[in-house]
Parts: sequence; C-alpha cells; structure tokens
Amino acid sequence: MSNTTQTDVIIIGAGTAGLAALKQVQKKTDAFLLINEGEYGTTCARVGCMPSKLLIEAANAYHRRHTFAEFGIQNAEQLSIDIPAVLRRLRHIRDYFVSSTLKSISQIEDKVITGRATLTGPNTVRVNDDVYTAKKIIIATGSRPVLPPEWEQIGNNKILTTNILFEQTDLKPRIAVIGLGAIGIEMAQALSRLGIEVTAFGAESMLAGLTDKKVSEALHETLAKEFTLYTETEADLEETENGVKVITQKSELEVDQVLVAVGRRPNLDGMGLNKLDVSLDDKGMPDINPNTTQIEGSAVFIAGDATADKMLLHEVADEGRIAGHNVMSDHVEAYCRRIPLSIVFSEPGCAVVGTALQQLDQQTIVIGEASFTDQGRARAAQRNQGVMRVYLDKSSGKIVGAEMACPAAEHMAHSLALAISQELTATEVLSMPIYHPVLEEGMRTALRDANKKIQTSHSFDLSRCDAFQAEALD
Ligand SMILES: Cc1cc2nc3c(=O)[nH]c(=O)nc-3n(C[C@H](O)[C@H](O)[C@H](O)COP(=O)(O)OP(=O)(O)OC[C@H]3O[C@@H](n4cnc5c(N)ncnc54)[C@H](O)[C@@H]3O)c2cc1C
Ligand SMILES: NC(=O)c1ccc[n+]([C@@H]2O[C@H](COP(=O)([O-])OP(=O)(O)OC[C@H]3O[C@@H](n4cnc5c(N)ncnc54)[C@H](O)[C@@H]3O)[C@@H](O)[C@H]2O)c1
Repeated sequence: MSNTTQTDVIIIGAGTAGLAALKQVQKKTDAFLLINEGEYGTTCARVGCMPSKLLIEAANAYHRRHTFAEFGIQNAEQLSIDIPAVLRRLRHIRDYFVSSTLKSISQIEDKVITGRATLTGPNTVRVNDDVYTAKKIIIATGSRPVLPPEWEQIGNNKILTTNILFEQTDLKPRIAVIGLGAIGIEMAQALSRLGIEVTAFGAESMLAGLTDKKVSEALHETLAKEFTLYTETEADLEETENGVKVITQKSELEVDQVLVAVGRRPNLDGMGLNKLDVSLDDKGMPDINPNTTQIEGSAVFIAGDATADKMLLHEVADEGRIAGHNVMSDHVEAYCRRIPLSIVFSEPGCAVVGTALQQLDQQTIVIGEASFTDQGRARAAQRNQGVMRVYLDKSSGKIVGAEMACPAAEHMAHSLALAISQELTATEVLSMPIYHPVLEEGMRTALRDANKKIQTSHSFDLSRCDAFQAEALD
C-alpha cells in the first residue's frame, strides 16, 4: 500500500537549479521535500562545467610547450604527458567540487527522497510506491546527452559522452568527436592538446554556438591548425572489430573511441506533464514563462536545463532562484532576465554577448571589427589569433551585441555585457580608460571601427582618438 505525504513545496532534482530553488524555499518554510534520482552533486560539478575545465587546463598547460622554442626555452620536445595522471588529478579536484555541493543536502537529510519522481496530477508526485502532495512543485530535472539508440549499442567503452568521459582511467590514441557545439569544441581541442589524434565532425557550418560567420571562420582557421575538423558534415557510426567507423557522405574513418556531443535533451520524458491540465507542444513541452518559470495556468514551475532553454549555469541558477521565490510568494512575480552571455572555453575563447548577430536586423546595425593577429599584447604572448565583432544600433550608437573568438574573450565578454546592460554607447565605453598594453585594446579597436561608421560630427573629444596603426601602441 502506498503512503501519502502532504507538504508545501516539492522540488524534483537536486542539481544547481533545484538547490538554488531550495535556498529560497528554506527562507520561508520547513514544509518541503527534495526528490532526486541518481547521483547527487550536480551535473555542473560532477560531469559538466568543472571536470571539463579541469581537462582543458591540463591540456592547455601541456600545449603551451609549442611556444617555448620561440620564447627561447629549450628542450620542450622532451616533455611528455601522463594521461592517466591527468585524469586522476581531474577526478581528485572534481570530487572536492562535488563535496561542496553535497553540504546543502546533508543538512536536510530527513527531507530528501531518492528515487524517480513522476507527476500523477497537478499537485501530486509519485516516487517508487509513495505519493506526495504539495501546494507547489518545482521541476528541475536537468538534461542528459543525446545518444542515438543505434550508437548506444556500440560497446566496449568505444562510445563516450561527457557522462562517462571523466571516469575514464586512460584514453585511446585516436578519438572522433561528433558535434561541434560548445561541448564538442571544448573537448575536441582539449583531447587534441593532450596528444590524442582527434578528428571532429559538425553538421552545421558554424562552430561553438557562434552565429557570426566571420568569427566562426576565424575560430575554424585556428583550430584546424591543431586537429582535423569538418563542418557541414553529418556523421554516422558503425562498430568495427577494433574500434568505430565514422561514416560521412564523403568519407569513412576508423577510430578507437568516439565522443558524442550532439546536444542535450531535457529530462522530462516520463515526467507526467500530461497529467497537468495544460497544453503541450509537439515535443511534449508546456508553455513555460521564462520570467516566472511557471507553467502557465498551473502550480508547477520548471527551472534549469529541464526547460530546454539556455543550458548555462548562471541562467539555470537564476531560474532556480526565481522558481523558489515564486512558489513561496502570494503572487507570482516576473523577473527581468540577464543580458545573454555564453562563453566557450577554447583557445582562442569564444563568446556571444547581448543579441547574437543572427537575431539582429542587419539594416539597423553597424558592425565594428578587430583582428587579434597583429594585436601587440596578444603577439607578445604568442596568442595573436582570432577576431572580435561588435554590433551597434545605428541610430543610437548603443552596443547591442558582440561575438568573438579571440584571446581573453571570457573577460572582454563580461565587460561588454556590463556595457550592454547599462545601455552604453560605443562612445561612452571609449571615453573610459583602457590601459596599455592590454588585450582590451583589441576591443577598443572594434568599438572605434563601429563608431566610425555612424559618427557624423567631427568635433574632438577623447572617445574619438584614432588608432596609431602601430602594433606596439594599439
Ligand atoms: C560537459 C559540460 C560542460 C559544461 N560547461 C559549462 C560551462 O562551462 N559553463 C556553463 O555555464 N554551463 C556549462 N554546462 C551546462 C551546465 O552544467 C548545466 O546547464 C547545469 O549543470 C544544469 O543544471 P540543472 O540543475 O538544470 O540540472 P542537473 O544538475 O543535471 O540536476 C538535475 C537533477 O535531477 C535529477 N533527476 C532527473 N530526472 C529526475 C526525476 N524524474 N526524478 C527525480 N530526479 C530527477 C538528475 O538525476 C539530477 O540530479 C556544461 C554542461 C556539460 C555537460
Ligand atoms: N562553456 C559552456 O558554457 C558550455 C560548455 C559545454 C556545454 N554547455 C551547454 O551544454 C549544451 C549542450 O552542448 P552540446 O555541444 O552537446 O550541444 P549543441 O546543441 O550546442 O551542439 C551539438 C551539435 O552537434 C551537431 N550534430 C548533431 N548530430 C550530428 C551528427 N550526426 N554529426 C555531426 N554533428 C551533429 C548539431 O548540429 C549541433 O551543432 C550547450 O548548448 C550549452 O548550453 C555550455
């Protein structure tokens, strides 16, 4: 016989979104339950942001040896890499990160239920044989890597996703990466920099979620110097005796292992959304208000990757906070979301900030561009590659967006996000100090270039200084 327990709030999913919601709920009530299936510790810390960055840092450190001879540092060719040791360090630090996320769970053990939750009605949830009712429910069940069923049949550890990549004790010498979105680009470059022979395939023309062709092409050009990559090339897989055959329209290639990075799917299948009295689209998704996180017309809120929108840590955390706040409020409040910002941790780094080029009406903007191939500070560090493009609203001069594949993209994208959120014009940003020699001088070049295309007055102020046209000074 099943037990029925009543509470105020049920949170399904103990990832970043669920934990962010929990913090808000705990401020107001003790009458809550947190239900989680599978491992605790969050996707971010366990198999996502953190372990991927640990792999990238090790790979970049080893790759740096290619610059040594030019700096005058000798015997770089004698360096070697111990991949099992790289993976051991990764897991050691990863486990530390995971432990920090487990603290919030350990403090509320009596309110945590382990098991798969399914909605059985607008206010009821079933876990195993037990039924729980709540005034409000937050679904924060995250997402999982897409893995076509035919590929799932390929055994012997030949098919990897990021769910198991970081658990490997060693890696094989030839790896194909399928998918050139954020995960594909970050991992293909990292694996290649660890000395693995990487061949990467992407179905689309653009890389890393960029929408500006010129920026994507600049990234492609630099990555192609490190590993083989094919865009607009859909790949299929077939198991062979010793490995996996990657089949495209034009070629076949045998590799030892394949990392599949063809997207992530929200964990909503079997969730029972059809038990809510709301309409679902052809993908089974309800209408979720991004400013409230509420499924319109219900007592259910969805936060995090489960929304299938903006699968990025800071957005996921915001959605959790909004959901947590709203389930505890008398009135559901709509929150203004942050300026869009996404960063891919390749070298050169990529970022899309504000409105992506693809979403802008080209008639209403001007584009400023700066190449980093001859930027002074970048050159000093042997990091002189890539491009930044900034988009200004033609009539107001305000910065509306930027895309870049260039050194220090992760930092400059944050400066531009600040400028966009403050609705600054390029002129206003150019009136602020930029030190010398810094990589931001490249950003200044892009802003000056854009501004030149809209300024009509010739009166002088310091925001209008010209470039010296000399590498050492710009
Ligand atoms: C390799 C990789 C690298 C990434 N790098 C970055 C990065 O650098 N920067 C960035 O911003 N973002 C990055 N992300 C994205 C970021 O990690 C995710 O957006 C975020 O972790 C999602 O958090 P979440 O709370 O929505 O889901 P999760 O943390 O996955 O939590 C969902 C929880 O719900 C549980 N669950 C699922 N179904 C049920 C059910 N029916 N009942 C009960 N429990 C259930 C799951 O088991 C899980 O514990 C990366 C992701 C990956 C995979
Ligand atoms: N640095 C970061 O912020 C970061 C890092 C990793 C992941 N993430 C998050 O995780 C999400 C998922 O990342 P992702 O890279 O897996 O997904 P994605 O959807 O961004 O990219 C997957 C790519 O695979 C391609 N593809 C699909 N099938 C293919 C096939 N058969 N052959 C070749 N290409 C194929 C798709 O066209 C697509 O471009 C991202 O959108 C992002 O939100 C963020």
